[in-house]
Amino acid sequence: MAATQSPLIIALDYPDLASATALADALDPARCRVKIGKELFTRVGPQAIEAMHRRGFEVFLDLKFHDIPNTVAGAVEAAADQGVWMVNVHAAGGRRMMEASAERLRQRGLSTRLIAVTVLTSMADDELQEIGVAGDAMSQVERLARLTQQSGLDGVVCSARESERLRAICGEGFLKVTPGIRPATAATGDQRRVMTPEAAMAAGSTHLVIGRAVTQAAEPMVALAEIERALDAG
Ligand SMILES: O=c1ccn([C@@H]2O[C@H](COP(=O)(O)O)[C@@H](O)[C@H]2O)c(=O)[nH]1
Repeated sequence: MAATQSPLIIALDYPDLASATALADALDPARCRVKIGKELFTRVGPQAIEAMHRRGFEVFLDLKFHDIPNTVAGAVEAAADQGVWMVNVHAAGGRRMMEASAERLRQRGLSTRLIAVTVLTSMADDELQEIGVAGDAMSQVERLARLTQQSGLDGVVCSARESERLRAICGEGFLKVTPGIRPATAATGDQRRVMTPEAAMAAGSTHLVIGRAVTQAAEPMVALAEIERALDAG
């Protein structure tokens, strides 16, 4: 598997392997990574990972584990044993859960990147209040990013709106993987904290997760080429 320098991660949010491989066959593993999330993995299982590895892609397994420390550490280890490039947990699972997961990878000498979801990009301040979070999204992301870094993980999932702040407090090397990426003309859909690809990179995102703006486009490869052009110009 060739490591790519591209920040792009294409979210393969499909209900079957045929649809996912059809898009993957049009993509170039030298120009992006792919993300396998809950829908595809629940329907297809590890075969989806194997199919992407056979095509030369590095895979982000986005299952957002959130459970007791022993259970999550085991799940993270299982993901890493399948050779994925990146896997994630929910930072809200807490310090001991994150430390146990990071420690498990270290003990086994596994190089899979481990990151934690701070606040879902579909949520804004009003929804956070509803679930009992007193502050705004920015302060909650900041709190969980600090905890994630102290727990020994490689980075976080956040929105690009928080990337600049996290670059300042957690440093350049701490990964800022940002979904909620929308070219100016794309529909926002269920996402609330969005940013354009070029603005996200300028703000300090290290990786951009792009799903429907490409996968649901009339011509996915044209949509992707436009995003790449915007990034090159930026
Ligand atoms: O906070 C988060 C964490 C994960 N995601 C995932 O990223 C993609 C985004 O897809 P779009 O179609 O570009 O909106 C999707 O797989 C989510 O599960 C997220 O959006 N926000």
